[in-house]
Amino acid sequence: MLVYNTQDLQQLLNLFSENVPGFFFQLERQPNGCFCLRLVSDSAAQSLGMALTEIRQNAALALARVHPDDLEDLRDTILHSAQHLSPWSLQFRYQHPAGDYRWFEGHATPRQLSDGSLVWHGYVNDISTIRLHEQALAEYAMQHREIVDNILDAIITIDQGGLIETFNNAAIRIFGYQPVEVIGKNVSMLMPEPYRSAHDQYIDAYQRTGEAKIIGQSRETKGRRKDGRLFNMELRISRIERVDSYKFIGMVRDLSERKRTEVLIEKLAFYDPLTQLPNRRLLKQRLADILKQRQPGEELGALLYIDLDNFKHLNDSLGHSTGDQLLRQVASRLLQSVRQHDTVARLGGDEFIILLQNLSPLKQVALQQAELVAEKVRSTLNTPFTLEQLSYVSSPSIGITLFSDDNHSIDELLQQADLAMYQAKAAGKNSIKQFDVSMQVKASERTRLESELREAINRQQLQLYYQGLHDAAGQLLGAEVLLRWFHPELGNVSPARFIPIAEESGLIFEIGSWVIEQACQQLSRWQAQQLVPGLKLSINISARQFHQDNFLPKVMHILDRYSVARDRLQFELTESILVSRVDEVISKMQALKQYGIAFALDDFGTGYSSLSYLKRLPLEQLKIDRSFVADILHDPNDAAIASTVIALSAALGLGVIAEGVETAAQRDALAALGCYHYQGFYFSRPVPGGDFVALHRHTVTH
Ligand SMILES: Nc1nc2c(ncn2[C@@H]2O[C@H](COP(=O)(O)O[C@H]3[C@@H](O)[C@H](n4cnc5c(=O)[nH]c(N)nc54)O[C@@H]3COP(=O)(O)O)[C@@H](O)[C@H]2O)c(=O)[nH]1
Repeated sequence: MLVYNTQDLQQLLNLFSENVPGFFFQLERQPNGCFCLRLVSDSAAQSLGMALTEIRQNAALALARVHPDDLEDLRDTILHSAQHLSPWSLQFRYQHPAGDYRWFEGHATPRQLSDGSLVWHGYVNDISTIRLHEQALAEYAMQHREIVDNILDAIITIDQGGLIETFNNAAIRIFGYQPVEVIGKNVSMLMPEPYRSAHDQYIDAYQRTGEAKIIGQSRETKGRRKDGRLFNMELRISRIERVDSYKFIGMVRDLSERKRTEVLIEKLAFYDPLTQLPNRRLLKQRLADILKQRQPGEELGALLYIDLDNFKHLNDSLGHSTGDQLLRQVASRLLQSVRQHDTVARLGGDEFIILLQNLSPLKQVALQQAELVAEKVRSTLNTPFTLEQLSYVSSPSIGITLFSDDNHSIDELLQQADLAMYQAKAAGKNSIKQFDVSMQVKASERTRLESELREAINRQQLQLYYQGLHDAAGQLLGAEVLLRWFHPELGNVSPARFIPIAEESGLIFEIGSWVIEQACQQLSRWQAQQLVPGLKLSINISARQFHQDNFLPKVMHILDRYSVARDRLQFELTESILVSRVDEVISKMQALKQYGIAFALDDFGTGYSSLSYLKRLPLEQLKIDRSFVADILHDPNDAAIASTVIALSAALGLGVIAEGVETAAQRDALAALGCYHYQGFYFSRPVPGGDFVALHRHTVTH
């Protein structure tokens, strides 16, 4: 047996403590209750940051550095150890003289000596780094818990046998079960058949073969909620290794909302929200599919382009919601007019397309079949609709084009049907027209005219002509301003041809302003030169031009600019202006009349003026259309119409003038009916401004 003296013991202690962290100590409680450190290994100096002599002489110095919150614990622990002669062990903070607190862990075992004193043998270890790691780990675990509890996806851990171990908040929300209802049960309870069996087979196969077909892969499957409802979910399973086993983590994403959104997006992208019919995109897609799949010699198909007549008028007069009602009812009637595999689509506005399939392979027969459907559509749309408890009669213009495998692109086919529909409109509406190539030629011509008309003002191809307005004695009362387009290749293009194009394309705004400006300039020149004093100018104003919002200020601006006496101007409007927004038209006319501008209603009798409107319009004059004058001598109907217009003018206190008077006999017939003002080749032809003065200098009425 080795016997050591204190010095030897100290050396031995130092030898040990060189090889272990921390320091050893021997603490004694003397019978008088005082504590003293009898032995302490040299490494204490470094741990405690104090000189060894200091530590050995006065252990209380080291004790004073223990964190105040831990000091009492330390004392209680040692006292308890002394009382029960049991080992103590405690973690506490110690303020190192460097300033920072370090975590120490102390362990000691007491021994009662024969003199009544107590001796503890133990060691103290600096566990600051371990505490830091523990703290980081705790924080990480807390963070992890937070994520798992708050993540939108369900996280379910299952053991090797497929039994549920954990079930996070999202899993509770998605599946509707509380953890107590599922933990320890097989995860397959969360899946319906046949997905449940498939899942079980996957897991089974994985356990047998280790083939990771489902591990780490996302797949779409179906889940079942507690209330039995099924839903689409995305499932991803990962494997987590344990010491002697493994477990699975299933991540479940509820796809119900995404699926709903996908359906909605699909609806928005491919269907018209108002009528729920396929939109232009889906129609084109279906047409493309049909054309791709069609074999030569197979049945033909057809496109029916349907446009509602006067829909704009309905919208303007009864409002958009009434217009929407009509469109919905039209959609449902169209659907009832076709077979299951045909498509009814809405292109927008009041334009619909019917795509007919499986018609006869024989062109003539296919055409007849398409026409039959078109007739059916016309008839169903002619049947009155009930809108806001009112009966409304509508009519369609329908264009038909056949398609086969051979020829055209989808856009070309739609354009063909569109052209045919336009021809149906031009043919007086409520009609059906088949596409033929001449329509294409006309359309190209129209496109060419439109693009050249755009340049006509700049290229100085437009010119104003003036045609006299006369009394029975041939005296000049005024002149009508008539626009001419002298095209370098096409020659003199009639306004009857280009004005409608200008109206449709919106060019009429620029051209119409140009006409008013040029006419006012001419009138002010004549006024200044006293050439045709007192002459009144009649200017044609198209409906679209008159409806333009800034028409009134624009006119005022031009009149001011050329200082034209306003009572020298008359605007000729056609009956088409009364098709929509009549109240607005009347108030605009009244405003212009206040400024001295007079109004005549042109081409009277050819349109559809309501007599009740006529009474309300601030008019000066009606113009009998030249079509009635042309045959006034031979056609009693024309004579009767002319007579009625003349009588109507008298009854309403309006002037009346007949246009297109080419012979003295026509003039006399009109005079016999009571019309004494005339315009026509019999009196004078339209001529340029310069010639007009020379022609009429001697026939002016002052
Ligand atoms: N919005 C605008 N419309 C305009 C303008 N300039 C003309 N027009 C309209 O174009 C239509 C055709 O006009 P035009 O070819 O000029 O024919 C006019 C006369 O030339 C023709 N006329 C005159 N007398 C006779 C005749 O004895 N016989 C006969 N066959 N034709 C004759 O009549 C036309 C005048 O018509 P109206 O305007 O209805 O009085 C025509 O509708 C013009 O209105 C313009 O600047 N803006």
